[in-house]
Amino acid sequence: MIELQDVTKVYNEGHQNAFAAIRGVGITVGNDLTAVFKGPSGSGKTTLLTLIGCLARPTSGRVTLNGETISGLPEKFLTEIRRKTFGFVFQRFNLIRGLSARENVMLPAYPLGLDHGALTRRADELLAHLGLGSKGGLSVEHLSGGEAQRVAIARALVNDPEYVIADEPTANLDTKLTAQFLDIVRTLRAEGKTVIMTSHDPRIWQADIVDRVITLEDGLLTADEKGGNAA
Ligand SMILES: Nc1ncnc2c1ncn2[C@@H]1O[C@H](COP(=O)(O)OP(=O)(O)OP(=O)(O)O)[C@@H](O)[C@H]1O
Repeated sequence: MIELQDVTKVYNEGHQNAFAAIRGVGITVGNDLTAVFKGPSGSGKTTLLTLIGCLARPTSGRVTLNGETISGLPEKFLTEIRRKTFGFVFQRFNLIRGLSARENVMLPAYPLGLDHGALTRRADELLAHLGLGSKGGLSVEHLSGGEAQRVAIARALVNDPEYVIADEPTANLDTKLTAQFLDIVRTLRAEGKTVIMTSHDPRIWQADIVDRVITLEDGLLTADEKGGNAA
């Protein structure tokens, strides 16, 4: 369970252009659910995801993971927690050009020092699981948008994280690929993972697999509703 207590994130703190992107937010995200943040551009959705996923520290307030306060930990410990607990799918996928799909998937696991053969097998299994069994050796710049996204998902899963965090995962995807993404989310949920994402896409908010739709406006939470068709 991840809990944010009275969390504020100020960019450029102490400078004239200081900006509070998140303002005194309190939220608890339990395990085994799919939660989506929505809201206008600039409302703070990505910032909130980075705070939840320990990619950034709050300016004030507290972040706890399974009851343990993590917001004050030194970077070394935070990196460790991040690597073991979270898998990230970034808005532009952030795949490394010039490397193969397989190598991209393996990257987050390198610091764990696993056996290279076992890691290669794990990457290939994940790619096959996502319908990319034949693409492992292909350089990522030759992949289609939907394929690149699935490589990014495989990469997020390589360390078997409890939480999968995705920023606008279906931006630029057509209806078929969006449905395919939602099928992947369904599988992740069946495997007991928690999926937290941001989305502008009503097809996501209305998906039956989405349990919670949380609205942000100007850095504040303004609604927290049941997702899916119940919304
Ligand atoms: N590194 C930064 N430095 C300064 N301001 C930032 C930084 N990152 C984000 N911001 C500002 O914080 C606000 C919230 O940004 P954020 O990316 O969290 O919004 P968002 O809701 O995810 O937007 P979008 O839907 O367009 O992706 C925006 O006004 C943005 O310009």
